[in-house]
Amino acid sequence: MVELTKAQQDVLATDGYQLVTGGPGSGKTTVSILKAAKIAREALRPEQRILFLSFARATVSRVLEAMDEESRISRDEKRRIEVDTYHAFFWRILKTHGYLVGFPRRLAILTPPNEAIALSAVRSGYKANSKLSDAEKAEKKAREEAERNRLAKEEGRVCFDLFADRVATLLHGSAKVRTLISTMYPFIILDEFQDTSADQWRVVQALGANSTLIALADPEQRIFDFIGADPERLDHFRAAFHPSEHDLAGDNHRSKGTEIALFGNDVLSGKFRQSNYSGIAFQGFKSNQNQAFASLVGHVLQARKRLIDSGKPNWSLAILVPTKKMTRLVSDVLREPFGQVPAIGHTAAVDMDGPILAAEIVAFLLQQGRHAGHFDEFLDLLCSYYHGRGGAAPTAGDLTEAARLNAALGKWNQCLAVGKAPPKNSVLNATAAVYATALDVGLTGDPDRDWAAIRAALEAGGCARLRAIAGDVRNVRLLERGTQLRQGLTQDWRDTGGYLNALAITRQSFVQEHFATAHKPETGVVVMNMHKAKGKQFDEVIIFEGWPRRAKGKVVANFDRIVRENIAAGPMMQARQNFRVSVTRAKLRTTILTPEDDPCVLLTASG
Ligand SMILES: Nc1ncnc2c1ncn2[C@@H]1O[C@H](COP(=O)(O)OP(=O)(O)OP(=O)(O)O)[C@@H](O)[C@H]1O
Repeated sequence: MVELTKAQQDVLATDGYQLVTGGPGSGKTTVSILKAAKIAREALRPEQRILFLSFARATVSRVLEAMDEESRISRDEKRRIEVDTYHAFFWRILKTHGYLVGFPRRLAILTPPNEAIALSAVRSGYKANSKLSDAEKAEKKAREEAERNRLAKEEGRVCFDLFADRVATLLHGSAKVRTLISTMYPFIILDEFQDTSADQWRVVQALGANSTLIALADPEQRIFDFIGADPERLDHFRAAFHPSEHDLAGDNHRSKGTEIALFGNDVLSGKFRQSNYSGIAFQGFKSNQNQAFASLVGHVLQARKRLIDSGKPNWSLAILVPTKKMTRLVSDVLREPFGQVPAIGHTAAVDMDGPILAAEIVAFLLQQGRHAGHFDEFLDLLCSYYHGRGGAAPTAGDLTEAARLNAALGKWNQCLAVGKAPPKNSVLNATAAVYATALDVGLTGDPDRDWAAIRAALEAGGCARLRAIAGDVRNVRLLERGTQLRQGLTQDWRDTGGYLNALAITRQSFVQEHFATAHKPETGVVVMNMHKAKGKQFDEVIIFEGWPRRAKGKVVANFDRIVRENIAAGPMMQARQNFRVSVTRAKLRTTILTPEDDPCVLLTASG
């Protein structure tokens, strides 16, 4: 049990609107849950709750875990603290009151991959974003917006992008709903307040009319500028609610006994006061694939050994990298390191759009339907995979591939319609052969085995597209982790003697998964994009970035760097903040791996 600092005690002792600020690991989360428990004890009526809102599910898990570990909070108090994401909270409001902003009564969530599919028709009419003029970009954005609105209003399919704006409009327009929510939640805690977007801020303004708000913020940890977080946001809060202010700034409890937090602050200012910082290790690596990854694997093995030897249960080691592509590359390397090094067990936080759509294909094959048009439905899913796997930025290659498959299917069906064999040179021949094999796989009623059997059929077949899909689906952990999909499939087998509803069950479980917050924070070795590390903590962190490619002594490409192309430009505040967030996730040690011939400019350039 931690002993609270004076500033933390002040937070507990003060009533009314509050703004609690402090650096990484200064104890904002810790004090806020104690505050919530105190409110539950002293200020709530029996039916009322405290709402704790956060941006990411990962943070929600961490808050829940912190509450579990805090012996000062009773069971009853815990029950009365609702920890949720903005998304999930907004969705609850829209489902009940969405008709007030013109939505139909029955609403469904349009998940990101399905949103990407729905918008691909609009997007396929444009070149890549980098090649568009400003006017074209604006036009594309407006058309996407119009389509999102149409899908919501006419079809009741609502994508996440609309949530905050519609909830804000709804709350500002309805005093009744505002009162309803504030009666239920007279106190609301807002985590990571510095990242609040303009639409979310409008929601907060409406909620704050009748509920007491407690905002937790670290102005220097603002990493969501690209979605419209505003540096002035804390001032907006001050002006609107005149909160009492509590600054936990100087304290650093996460990495006590190290100089990790000090180093984090120096990253921010660009002025390094020391040549060594305890808890921070630097290592340069040679700028080529083999040596770069060999260096990474070496450090991962050493760190893992240190943690295992320490005897700490549930240790965690995060490898943080600048891009999605690098997340995949590192994960591949750990799965199959070189030479005699055995695979390094890990989880990788990869983008889920592709894997989810790949899982839909496996689920569809599990249905083993044989009706007319079944192959067409299969190809429809395959095209959806290409339309959706790139998320908001589908590649031209993927869109072309989908169009090619569609055209080939047209020809294929024309032949069949007149009793002819499909064209011998059709791009669909290999696909159709593997499809037929998958339909003949003997199923057992054990969802794990059957899922794996279909995946194996795709992996072993002669169709490169389906092989890639089988690879992608490996990133989906639903069957291992959640019971939802497994239970659904088991029930389906019982009810129908097959998996006749596998596709619907799989889709449903992904929606549920999106809102599930019960997961434990990651343990073991995890690989993720630096952005995703926000709000988390690990025992050790390794930061690893890309390296320059040279031709005739000149740098010709410099991908996957912490700073774009590793070129110093201006004060680089956003990059510094991101880097500081990553560096300060560690409790014990952060190791920074950077190319020795072109080290990260944030470590060398002064701001
Ligand atoms: N007064 C304290 N004394 C000792 N340890 C503390 C104290 N307050 C918090 N801690 C511990 O320090 C660690 C970091 O605290 P916490 O997660 O509350 O910080 P935070 O400000 O929310 O961090 P971040 O903004 O980086 O996510 C936790 O492991 C917590 O248990």
